[in-house]
Amino acid sequence: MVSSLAAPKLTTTFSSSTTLLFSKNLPLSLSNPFLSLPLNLTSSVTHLHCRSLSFCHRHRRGFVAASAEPDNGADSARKYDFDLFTIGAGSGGVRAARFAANFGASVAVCELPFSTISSETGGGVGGTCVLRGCVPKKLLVYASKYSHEFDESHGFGWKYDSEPKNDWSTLIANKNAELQRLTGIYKNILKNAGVSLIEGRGKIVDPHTVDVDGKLYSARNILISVGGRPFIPDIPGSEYAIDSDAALDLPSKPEKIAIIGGGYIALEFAGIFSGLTSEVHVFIRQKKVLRGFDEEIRDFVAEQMSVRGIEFHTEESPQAIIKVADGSLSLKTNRGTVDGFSHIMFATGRRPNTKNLGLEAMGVKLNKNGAIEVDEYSRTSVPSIWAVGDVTDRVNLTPVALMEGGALAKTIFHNEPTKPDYRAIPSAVFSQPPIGQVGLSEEQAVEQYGDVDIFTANFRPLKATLSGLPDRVFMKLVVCAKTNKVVGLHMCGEDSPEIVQGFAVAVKAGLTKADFDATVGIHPTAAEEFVTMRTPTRKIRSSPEVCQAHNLFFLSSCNNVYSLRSQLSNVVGSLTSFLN
Ligand SMILES: NC(=O)C1=CN([C@@H]2O[C@H](COP(=O)(O)OP(=O)(O)OC[C@H]3O[C@@H](n4cnc5c(N)ncnc54)[C@H](OP(=O)(O)O)[C@@H]3O)[C@@H](O)[C@H]2O)C=CC1
Ligand SMILES: N[C@@H](CCC(=O)N[C@@H](CSSC[C@H](NC(=O)CC[C@H](N)C(=O)O)C(=O)NCC(=O)O)C(=O)NCC(=O)O)C(=O)O
Repeated sequence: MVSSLAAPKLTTTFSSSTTLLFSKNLPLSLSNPFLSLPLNLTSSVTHLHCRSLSFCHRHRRGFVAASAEPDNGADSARKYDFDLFTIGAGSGGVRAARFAANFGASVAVCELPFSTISSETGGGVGGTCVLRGCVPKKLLVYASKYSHEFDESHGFGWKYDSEPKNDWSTLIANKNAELQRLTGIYKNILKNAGVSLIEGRGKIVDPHTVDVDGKLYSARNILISVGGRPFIPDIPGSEYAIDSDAALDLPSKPEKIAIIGGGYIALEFAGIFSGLTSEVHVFIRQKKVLRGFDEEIRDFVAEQMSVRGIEFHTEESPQAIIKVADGSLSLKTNRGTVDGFSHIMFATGRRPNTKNLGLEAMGVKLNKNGAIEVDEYSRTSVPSIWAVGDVTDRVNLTPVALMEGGALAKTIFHNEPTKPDYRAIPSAVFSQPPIGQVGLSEEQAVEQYGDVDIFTANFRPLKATLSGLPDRVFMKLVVCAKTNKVVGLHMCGEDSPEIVQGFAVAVKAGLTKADFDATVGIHPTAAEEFVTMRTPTRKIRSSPEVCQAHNLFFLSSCNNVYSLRSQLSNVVGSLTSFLN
């Protein structure tokens, strides 16, 4: 099915004498490996002369089309429908499409009709983040945080005549109305950028042609930005389980839920359902949650979530789900069976959505997980085909997909080959309490730099003094001993994603611990701890010289010293924090 916004059949020729004039007078740039003309200059000239949108569009297409051809297999004599055809209108696709259009390219995006659950036939403009991920998840996090706030409020003198209750159907209806509003906004963002939106399922049929439900569109460049889908391991009874798409749109709130997995999604949904007063059990196959995160953060968040009533089942792998006659579900693991669940949710990762796109036939290389292999500029093994976002399984975060999409538009249509920069990407887990982090974990820093100073604060926040709740906050700076640069910053506690976003600028800029120390704190905040950590909790030294310089015990390797000292300093640190 092709929507009323189906792509217009446009011709692609050099159109304006003004553009030609300027183009002729400008030196050819050979710096762009992908293009032959200095599009940035010609584009800006074109914008100066745009008087109406339709004129702009006609005007833009000529030179972009003519210059994007050289090494992507496009035929310079051929007229293509679009300079860029994007399959998938999620974060990466929308960003690349609208930025490309702003640079003067003629662009189309195809996307499936709106659905809260992703499938072969349902998707929606906005993609995972807006419709089935970050946004609805955060709305549910907001909803679920109230119960903790009600608990806190008693110590501040609040009294309620009756226990506050959450009405799940109101919450879900309001959330869905917001998703409808946002998908509408995203359609308008595309429309206002001059991007043609085509509703339907795109499939690549040759390196320059996309088939959308039987209608063919030619393009100089094709972008795949179709994201990923939740992955559920194939165990007996898995058909009774739900994934995160379904968990965001349940007809009723779970009474007792098992969440399998210990990653971002598992912890965020554990917090959501626990806050909304469901009984929550999290099953992780390892000893700890959040593989890859800083070890102390892993321990701290699990401890705090347990204090709030979530039960963690560690080193338990799911083996089968059994539906019982009373309608409840039992989860069988390697350690036994837990009964009585109303819902069992898998949060066991997501897989790139690369099936039925025609990729194998086209020779687009996929890795062993089914992700599209791309070079540093997001180009696939087929020169005219590009890919950004979760479908490439690089760093699966919306802001990273946005960065990749923006970089791609610059690379192809702005004469500015741009590699996404993956250094010091901050991220958050919206668990309760939430985590914010940027840069290296302590373990990664020790591996990379050897000699590292660790500063930590583990304290009872001011709010907890009156609320009386056992909430604590943990904060950590990882400092390279040689350069004094802060190479890692971690926090678990209220507002940590908001706080860490600001500090991420400092870490990305390579600021030193001395710069942090020279910054005046904002009092009283939790954030001020990051600029008032005066004494290292421990100094980790891997080289004997540095060890001696720091007047430690004489040993040929400092690792033993490290472990002894770190254990001692952990004890001292905890005692100090406790006394504070
Ligand atoms: N706030 C944010 O920025 C958010 C980001 N995301 C992104 O979405 C992606 C998907 O998130 P998520 O689903 O949490 O994936 P993650 O990869 O973060 O976590 C998956 C979890 O499932 C476990 N697991 C995997 N397979 C099995 C299995 N067969 N049996 C039992 N356990 C299993 C993993 O264990 P093990 O560690 O042993 O492999 C791990 O604990 C992530 O890449 C993340 O970047 C998602 C939500 C929020
Ligand atoms: N920081 C805000 C975030 C809210 C927000 O960004 N809302 C988005 C929707 S969801 S977020 C969806 C995501 N947008 C973003 O990530 C915003 C990116 C940042 N502002 C930037 O420009 O880089 C995305 O897919 N972007 C594609 C693109 O920008 O090309 C929006 O468009 N709101 C409009 C409105 O409500 O009226 C908050 O928490 O309140």
